[in-house]
Amino acid sequence: MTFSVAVSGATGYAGGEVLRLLSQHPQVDVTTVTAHSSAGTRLGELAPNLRSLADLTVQETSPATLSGHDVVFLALPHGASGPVAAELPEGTLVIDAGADHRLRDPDAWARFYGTEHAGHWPYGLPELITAPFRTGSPTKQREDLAGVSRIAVPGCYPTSAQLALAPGLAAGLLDPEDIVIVAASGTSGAGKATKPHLMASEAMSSMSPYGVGGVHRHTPEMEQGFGDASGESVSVSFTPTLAPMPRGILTTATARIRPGTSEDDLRAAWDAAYDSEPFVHVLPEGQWPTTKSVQGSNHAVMQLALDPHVGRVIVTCAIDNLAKGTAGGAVQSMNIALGLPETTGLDQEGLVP
Ligand SMILES: NC(=O)C1=CN([C@@H]2O[C@H](COP(=O)(O)OP(=O)(O)OC[C@H]3O[C@@H](n4cnc5c(N)ncnc54)[C@H](OP(=O)(O)O)[C@@H]3O)[C@@H](O)[C@H]2O)C=CC1
Ligand SMILES: CC(=O)N[C@@H](CCC(=O)OP(=O)(O)O)C(=O)O
Repeated sequence: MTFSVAVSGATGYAGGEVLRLLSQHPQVDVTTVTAHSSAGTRLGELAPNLRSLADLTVQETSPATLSGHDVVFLALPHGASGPVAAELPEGTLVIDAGADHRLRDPDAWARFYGTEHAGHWPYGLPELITAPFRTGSPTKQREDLAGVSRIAVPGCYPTSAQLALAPGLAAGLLDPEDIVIVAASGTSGAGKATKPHLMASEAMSSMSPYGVGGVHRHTPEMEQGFGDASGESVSVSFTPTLAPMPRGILTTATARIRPGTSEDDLRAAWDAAYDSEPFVHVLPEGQWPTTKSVQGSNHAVMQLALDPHVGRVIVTCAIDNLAKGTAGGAVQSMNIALGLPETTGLDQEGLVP
């Protein structure tokens, strides 16, 4: 069976990556691409890498142009997907790469986004542990994705941070009120629109922090996932930084360990969480993640260590912000919702060097 697909925000970085992955998906036919200022242009003129889709003409984004497809991907600026999604048929699988439907708490949405909350959809991070082990039945997020018709794709930083620490939180090995996340992202994370701090002369050969002091909008998203995994109240200190590379995120996540926790306990929890996962990997001991190794692929790689001097676990996790951090996770979640094998169309290896 082949599913007809429309992709909105098709001329942006996130939409473009969705199209790159879907062009290699054996059970998908992309028939419609939409955007805004570039409507009317042949896709091949704007995205010369997408050769198989070059003859599609970009249409204006509206419920009318997106209706009539089995699957619709929304890769629009924050706040733009809520109103469009509300007009799409119930039976269409709608996958939102933006933030509009990620948060359950309307107050957190209002605090960090300052607009009306569009609602909460099943969260598209299949490997995320969603209940503490002490409840006797640890669950993963993929169980909430089978057969659904709406999916909220996680933010790129929350993807790497939540994958990095959820196993230890679910196992009750970490103090959920003492979590520190510092992450470096490639510049594509900010989208394609020209911004002064992203000009080559500013961003290349330099690293810089931003959103410092608990103000970045991904903080409540991480706290939501960590809260589900631990079953306890959570507080996260998150500091993002911009790195001089086009793609990739390297997240360093640390948390205080509970007394009596050994490095073996930690390693056993992470291995149990990810041993059978096709896209999330704890590297062999002594090997540390690099962003290059996952560039263009849907894989997340991580390594952990116990720092006994301060009683903290240190986990580093690398993903491609546009692949596992957005489009790869979106396609993986689509596969689950449609009842396809989860890895369909996602067998790209990392592009090295
Ligand atoms: N970049 C990343 O790493 C990640 C991005 N995301 C999310 O994906 C979404 C898109 O981000 P990204 O691709 O980076 O952004 P870009 O700026 O690269 O692209 C934005 C896209 O949206 C279109 N667009 C802009 N304004 C409107 C509008 N008013 N109505 C309809 N379409 C519009 C643009 O069309 P046109 O060019 O024709 O004007 C373009 O196709 C955002 O919500 C972002 O948060 C999520 C995870 C990671
Ligand atoms: C480098 C950079 O600017 N990154 C973006 C995150 C991109 C992303 O995942 O976020 P959303 O889908 O939530 O927009 C930022 O910090 O705003």
